[in-house]
Amino acid sequence: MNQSKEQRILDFVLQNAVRGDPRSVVDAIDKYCTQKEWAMNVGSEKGIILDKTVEEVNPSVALELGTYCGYSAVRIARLLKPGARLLTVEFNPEFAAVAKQTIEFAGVQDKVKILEGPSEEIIPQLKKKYEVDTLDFVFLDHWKDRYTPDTILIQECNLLRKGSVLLADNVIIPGAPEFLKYIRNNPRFQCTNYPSHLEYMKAEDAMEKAVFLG
Ligand SMILES: O=C(NC/C=C/[C@H]1O[C@@H](Sc2ccncc2)[C@H](O)[C@@H]1O)c1cc([N+](=O)[O-])cc(O)c1O
Ligand SMILES: [Mg+2]
Repeated sequence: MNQSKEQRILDFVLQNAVRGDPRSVVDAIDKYCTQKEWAMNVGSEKGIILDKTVEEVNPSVALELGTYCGYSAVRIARLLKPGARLLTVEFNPEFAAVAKQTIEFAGVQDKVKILEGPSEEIIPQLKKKYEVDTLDFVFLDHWKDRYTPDTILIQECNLLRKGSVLLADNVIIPGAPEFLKYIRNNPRFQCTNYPSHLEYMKAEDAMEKAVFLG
């Protein structure tokens, strides 16, 4: 049975990155996806915006929607303070299996928990099953038509506190127009747009940051 692209990315990491070195894992994935096969990782340019936002928030509890190969999970986890944790939601078992190995190779597995299943099922379980009080940081990078319903669901589950930060990838390509309309017209969020480029390409993309005002 021939390998998937995600398996080829993982193999490249295992052969080219340094075990226990998250930066080398991130760089290996970026190198592979630049030189060999494009893949939908947030990438190095938007990754810097992600890094800066995570450092600014310095979250104790972070949530990621859309793990994929684990690239952004490694980027986020490497910046977390001792005792802080990242919960990342992935519903495709094959992607989750690749991400698990990527995260373990990077040595950040103690900070990351992969929650397998669709976000709409997982989010309502966060408080009771995963012992979350509130989320300090949420990275949205899953199906773009899920950004709005999941943002609403997160609020309905009382998972945000004054100052919680949402960061959404791809608000230009593939685009999340409905989400932008929702979040920018919602008086409970203070929004900032960060223009950038689509990972590994010249096309323009952007990230949107939304701070919950309580
Ligand atoms: O489509 C994109 N991302 C969708 C990501 C989806 C990821 O999240 C789950 S879906 C899920 C996970 C959890 N709960 C429910 C659904 C999928 O299994 C995948 O791992 C995308 C596309 C482009 N592009 O240029 O085409 C660029 C990007 O940066 C992108 O993020
Ligand atoms: Mg993306």
